[in-house]
Amino acid sequence: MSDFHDVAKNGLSTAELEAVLRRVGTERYHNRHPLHHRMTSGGMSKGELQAWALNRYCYQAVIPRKDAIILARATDPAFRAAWRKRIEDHDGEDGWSGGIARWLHLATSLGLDAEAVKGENLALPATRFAVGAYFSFCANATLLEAVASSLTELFSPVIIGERVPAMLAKYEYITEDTLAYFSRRPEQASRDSDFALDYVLRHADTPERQQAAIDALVLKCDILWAMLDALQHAYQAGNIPPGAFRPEQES
Ligand SMILES: O=C(O)c1cc(C(=O)O)c2c(n1)C(=O)C(=O)c1cc(C(=O)O)[nH]c1-2
Repeated sequence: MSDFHDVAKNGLSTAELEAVLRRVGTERYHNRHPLHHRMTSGGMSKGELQAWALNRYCYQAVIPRKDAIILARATDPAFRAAWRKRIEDHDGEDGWSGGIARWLHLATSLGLDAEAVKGENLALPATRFAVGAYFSFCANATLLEAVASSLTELFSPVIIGERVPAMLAKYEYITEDTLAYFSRRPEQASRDSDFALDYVLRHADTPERQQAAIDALVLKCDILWAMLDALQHAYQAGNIPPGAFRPEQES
């Protein structure tokens, strides 16, 4: 395991910076989390999968909001024209024909009530804190850091490629329709992460900015990791916080 602290102190070439950013994903992305492995090995109960979908809705819901903050902070019209596609992907034409609606479909296909999911108040406290941290980071860090924090999307096609076939194979109540959300994501994520990576490599032009970009990506991996830690603690180890979603029955 690498220590990413101070890795850019002597300055990195563009190729070296890209290699470090990709190494962050190899070592710290949430496809290394034990919950992901349990999910793909078929070991999660339906209640746990419901909890995952319900909590992850909070993340989905904040994404177009953090992208709108990034949009507002960008002074370059060409940057804004590219970045606004992310909001369109999630909100669709009318708010409910994009990725958020498709995530809601995933959650309701698992048996959850749409209003309960949309309300977000049954999510774990740690989920809400993690999602809030992502939003605040994008609002308060530099634009370069906010863009760099989106670079986990470089790795999301990998986790989606692991998750979708395994879920279809291991859980008899999960169908392609349940997981329709994921069918568009790899293509969208590649388009978005190519753009974001190019931006980061061009704008991280001092050792300090390079380190800031690397730290932002590490922080984002930590946010995704913390969300899975919280789910595991609550629903595998049985420490559901008061007020949080409780599965009706284990199967
Ligand atoms: O399925 C996943 O594990 C996963 C991970 C991530 C990510 O790495 O942040 C995103 C998504 N999905 C996703 O669907 C998505 O729209 C998305 C947007 C962003 C972002 O930070 O802007 N990450 C992700």
